[in-house]
Amino acid sequence: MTLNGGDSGAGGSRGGGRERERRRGSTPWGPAPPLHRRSMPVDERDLQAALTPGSLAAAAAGTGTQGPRLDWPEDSEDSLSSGGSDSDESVYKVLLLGAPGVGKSALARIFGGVEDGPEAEAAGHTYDRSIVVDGEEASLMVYDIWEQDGGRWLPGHCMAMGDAYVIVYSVTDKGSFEKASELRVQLRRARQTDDVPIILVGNKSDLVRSREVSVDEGRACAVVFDCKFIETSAALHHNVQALFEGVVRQIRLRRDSKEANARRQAGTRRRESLGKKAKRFLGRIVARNSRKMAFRAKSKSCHDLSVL
Ligand SMILES: Nc1nc2c(ncn2[C@@H]2O[C@H](COP(=O)(O)OP(=O)(O)OP(=O)(O)O)[C@@H](O)[C@H]2O)c(=O)[nH]1
Repeated sequence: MTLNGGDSGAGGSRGGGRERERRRGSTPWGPAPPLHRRSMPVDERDLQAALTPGSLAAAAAGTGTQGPRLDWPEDSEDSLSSGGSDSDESVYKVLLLGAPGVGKSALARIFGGVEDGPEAEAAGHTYDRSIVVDGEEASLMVYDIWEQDGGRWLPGHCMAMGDAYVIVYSVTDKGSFEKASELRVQLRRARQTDDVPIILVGNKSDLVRSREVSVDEGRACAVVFDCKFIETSAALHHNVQALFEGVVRQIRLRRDSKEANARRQAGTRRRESLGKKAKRFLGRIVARNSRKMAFRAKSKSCHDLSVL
């Protein structure tokens, strides 16, 4: 498949020449802007390894696997580049989900710094890259494998392996928006006990005239389904960087709050008096009563990817 998928290009080579669904609201992808090459496609064997039952269990346990280490040029200043320290050794697996034609591959390729053309064809469906967010380096493995290669990657695997999920719809395609809600429900079922970050992405925001889903609808959906929300335009490279930085922040926020909770619980258990227990009990009741307020606060913050 090529990013220049107009009507004729939409039936590109990816997926062994399978019939491509008709693209809605797509415009030909313009000449790729100059990109610093920071990523390389991940070898098929790495992908297979990531999908083995052992690694799935590890993913479910939130441990992540170590991806190949890449060498980055040192001249870059943008956060979608590296050259930072080796401090963070974990690789976060990020899965792109969504209906066909919404721009998953386009977003993944921008992340991977893979330009259109033969390089894109060779890139496969997985991109490994280190990015610096808030002064700290993070390695992401972005998987664009949802319903690819004739369903070779089982939905169950995809739902189990991610450290974070990006559910993409096209703002020009109401059907893809409905599909995004379905996927959110499926994901909730598959990962009931895990607090994995999920970001709802309304892509193709550049196609103003053919918009079928408003920003407010997207935001409301994110509030109802308890996830973050952002609109992007892969065509204009708008908000793509903010999206992937947001993914990293959401993963870190959960990690930090989990660690803080564990510390707090360990301390509390050691020296909790009866009075404190009663206080905690009352606190829970108050929390229940203020659910409405929390909902309101959420609707204000769902587009802020730097807070929980
Ligand atoms: N105007 C516009 N077109 C876009 C944008 N993102 C993707 N496209 C176009 O939409 C079409 C589909 O994009 P893909 O990235 O292949 O979508 P996909 O979700 O990976 O599709 P599948 O591989 O079928 O699942 C291509 O023609 C892209 O050039 C965008 O932000 N704006």
